Amino acid sequence: MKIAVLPGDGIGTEIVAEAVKVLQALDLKFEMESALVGGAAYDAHGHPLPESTLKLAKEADAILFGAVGDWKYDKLDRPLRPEQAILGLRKNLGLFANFRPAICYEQLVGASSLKPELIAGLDILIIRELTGDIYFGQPRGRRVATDGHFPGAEEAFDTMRYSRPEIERIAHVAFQAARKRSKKVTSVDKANVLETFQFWKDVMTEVGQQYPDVELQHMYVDNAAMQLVKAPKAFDVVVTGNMFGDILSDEASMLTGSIGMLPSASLNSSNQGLYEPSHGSAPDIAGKGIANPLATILSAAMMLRFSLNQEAAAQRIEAAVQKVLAQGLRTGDIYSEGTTKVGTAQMGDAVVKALG
Ligand SMILES: NC(=O)c1ccc[n+]([C@@H]2O[C@H](COP(=O)([O-])OP(=O)(O)OC[C@H]3O[C@@H](n4cnc5c(N)ncnc54)[C@H](O)[C@@H]3O)[C@@H](O)[C@H]2O)c1
Ligand SMILES: CC(C)[C@H](C(=O)O)[C@@H](O)C(=O)O
Ligand SMILES: [Mg+2]
Repeated sequence: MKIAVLPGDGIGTEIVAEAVKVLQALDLKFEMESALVGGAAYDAHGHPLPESTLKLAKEADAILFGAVGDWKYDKLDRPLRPEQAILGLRKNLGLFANFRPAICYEQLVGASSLKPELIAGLDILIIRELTGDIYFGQPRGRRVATDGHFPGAEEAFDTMRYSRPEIERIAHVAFQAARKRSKKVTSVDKANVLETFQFWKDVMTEVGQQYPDVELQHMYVDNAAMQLVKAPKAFDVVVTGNMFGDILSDEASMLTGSIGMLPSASLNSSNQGLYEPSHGSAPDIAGKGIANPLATILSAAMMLRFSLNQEAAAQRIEAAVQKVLAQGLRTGDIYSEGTTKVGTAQMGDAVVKALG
């Protein structure tokens, strides 16, 4: 078993170091190999996703990814920007199914900006389609408008699109996930305005007929954004497109206390997976040793479960995370009065110790 370790930029290197520490402490037999990705790879090799990094990722059984990006690269041509590395990995490996579980651990009920009763016991699963939508649709670009409100003016455009097979396969992922949970799927769309999402809704409904035991609810994305903070526990599995899933998962992260708590798994059809926290490289706190490594450590647990067939080890990590939270240890993002503030490495060390 081989794990490709791609720390990336900013806090990516700090949080991945802690997840690696935890994986090594498990004493399982897998090989880990690291490579540069994102801005770090651009600086060293002139490209955010060098051939050698892509090759390592393709050959690995699983990929542990940190985060990419920094404001200093924002002026580069788009194909050279760090974010293209993660988009390129998702596309090249066909990682279409993105699982972003938002679980509010008992000990963190007070860390959320929402009232405790709204989020206590929260456990929802956002399933985000990850290789289609406006993120990858062509054509896109800039040009001089020949029509619209301002003919002759400069304009920019992107293309939102989904094909039937793309919607069908993510629908099956969602219904099958719901079967193992409370048998309820909320499909989030914008069918009242966008043809792409009317099609999404139609195909979801069709696939749903193959799962009569699962309740399917449709919701417009604007309403979903509101309901997520009004009554988050009314959701169980949420399935949506690439862009809406990006936005709603960041929103859902605050239900758990912090974006530093939200792990993710991105799987392809052969269960090869990329595992990364849902957050970014956090340039505002990078290099300070204060980032929360738990989303990355929990992503490593998802990796053991989904790609490496090590359920017991995954549960050991999850139990260790709960234990350190119960001990009152908190990084700054989840700190509240009466708890103990720790840095990134101290949190990683505590999880290792709690593995027992
Ligand atoms: N998958 C990825 O690699 C990924 C994901 C999102 C954003 N990005 C990139 O990251 C850069 C920064 O983007 P952004 O600021 O919009 O989003 P971000 O997620 O990096 O940060 C948003 C806020 O959350 C905080 N935060 C994030 N992770 C944290 C953690 N583990 N512990 C404590 N606090 C944490 C940050 O300090 C910041 O205040 C951009 O270049 C963006 O493109 C990359
Ligand atoms: C960095 C960016 C390309 C990425 C996305 O938009 O998918 C990030 O926000 C995420 O959520 O993983
Ligand atoms: Mg995002």
